[in-house]
This record gives sequence, C-alpha cells and structure tokens, in this order.
Amino acid sequence: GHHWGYGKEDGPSAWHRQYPVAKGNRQSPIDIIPDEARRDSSLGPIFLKYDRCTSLNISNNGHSVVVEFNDSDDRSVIQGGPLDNPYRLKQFHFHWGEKGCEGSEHTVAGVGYASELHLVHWNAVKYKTFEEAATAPDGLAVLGIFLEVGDDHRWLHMITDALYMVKFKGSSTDFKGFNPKCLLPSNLHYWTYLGSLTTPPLHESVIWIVLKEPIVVSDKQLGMFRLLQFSGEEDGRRMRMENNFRPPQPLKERLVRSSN
Ligand SMILES: CCCCCNS(=O)(=O)c1cc(S(N)(=O)=O)ccc1C(=O)O
Ligand SMILES: [Zn+2]
Repeated sequence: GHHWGYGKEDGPSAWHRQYPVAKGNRQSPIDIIPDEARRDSSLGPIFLKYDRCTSLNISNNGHSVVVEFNDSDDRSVIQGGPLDNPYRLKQFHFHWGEKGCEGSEHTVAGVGYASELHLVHWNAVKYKTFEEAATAPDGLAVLGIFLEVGDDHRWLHMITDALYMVKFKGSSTDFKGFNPKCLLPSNLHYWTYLGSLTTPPLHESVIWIVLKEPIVVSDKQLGMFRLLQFSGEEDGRRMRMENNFRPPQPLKERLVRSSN
C-alpha cells in the first residue's frame, strides 16, 4: 500500500510526498562536524536514572526492533545536559546497514557507523501524553548511541537472543528486566541539537543528544538484526530488515553544541 518504508519507491526520498515536514528546517539525522560544534560550558552532564526501569516487551514494528518501557511514572528518566525537565524513557530501537561502514543515521564528519541505538524519552512534566509530546518542539529527547564493529558486546546478546521471536512484522514478546544502562559507553560526552523524528511522521519535536563514544558490537551480533524481516509472516516476499536508516538532512540555520 502507500505505507512508508526504506525501499526505492517508499524510502526516505519519497517520504516528503505524504509528510511535507520532511523538507522542514529542523530535520534529523544530520552530519555532525565536530570542529563546527560549539563547546558550551553551560551544558552540564546528562544523567540517566534507569535503575528502576521496567522493560515490557520487544517487538518488530516493520521498521525496526523496539523494546518498550513502562512510562506511567518517572521510574526511568534522562535529565541534565540541555534538558529543562526530566524526560521519561518510552522505548529504544536500532537502525543498521547491510555492511559495517554504514547503518547509523547521524554521521560524524561524513563517516557513518554500522548501527545507531535510539533511546526515546518524552517530557511528561509539560505534556500529558507521549502523543502530545511527540508533536511539541521540546516534547521528546532521543539519546543516540553509535555501534561500531569489533569484539562481542557482553550484554547485547540479551537482545539478539530474543530476535528470533520477533522475526516478522507485527510480532511481539515479553521482554522484562532489561536495563539499557548496560548498552552505554563509558563516557557520556555528547553533541546536542534541535531536530526531528527520523521516521514518519518526522515531527520536529526532538532534542537530540548524540554520544561521542560508540559502543562495540561484533559483526555476528549485528548479523542477527539482519535476520529480522520488514515483512509479515504471511507476506509472500521475504524482505530482510536492513538499511533502515534515513540519510543526513540539511543543517539549515541550526547550531550543534558540544558538552565538554
Ligand atoms: C505519535 C507519533 C509518534 C511517532 C514516533 N514514535 S517514537 O517511538 O518516538 C519513534 C522514534 C523514532 S526516531 N528514529 O528516534 O526518531 C523512530 C521510530 C519511532 C516509532 O514510532 O517507533
Ligand atoms: Zn531511531
């Protein structure tokens, strides 16, 4: 149908037809140029208070694999840095390529990583629901973490071991007790800028916080993500889930700031 995807006909270059904001002034991702980012001493550290986080399920939504969290209270929040309020963790998901040199959404001085993890948070102080926050200019805060290929990641297997249960679009399974703190790099230095969702509806509602230090995962672990399918179990054509990333968008009048 006329649903969006990552193929030739329904991919990022076509999204503007149904989502004109795709050509807006604060679209994501972007190419981050470290030398042009403004070091801002007023930017404090970010704090991830995930200790009481409650993961619920892992699912294949036809675009990525998503782990959802209980966001009915402030049990798991991100705060500090560029944020004026604590933002509640709602879900995390990944974007990846078919080979190691591309797959991330943000790039750094033109260089892509093999994958990018997005932890999506929403401003429950100012907005009553996630849906309302998702359309507000300061409604969402997404923490982006680059994945590069190297040794096995000691905790990522908890996710890759579950992927066979969500191979097809629309599948979901319980996924309790997972704390995404285990997916963070040792150093939380970041770049931050005002942007958007990187998938339709592309709302310009995201304060992006992109960590400078990637985490390391093995090609075998990344390969498990490529066993997922964009398509449903009954769909005739098999569609391997890979290259589910939007390319960098024009920076326009924006400034990227850097924590120390
Ligand atoms: C009310 C409409 C909200 C749609 C966005 N939902 S989301 O969880 O923030 C999201 C963010 C992103 S992204 N890459 O963080 O902008 C990708 C997918 C989704 C999703 O819908 O699964
Ligand atoms: Zn994303």
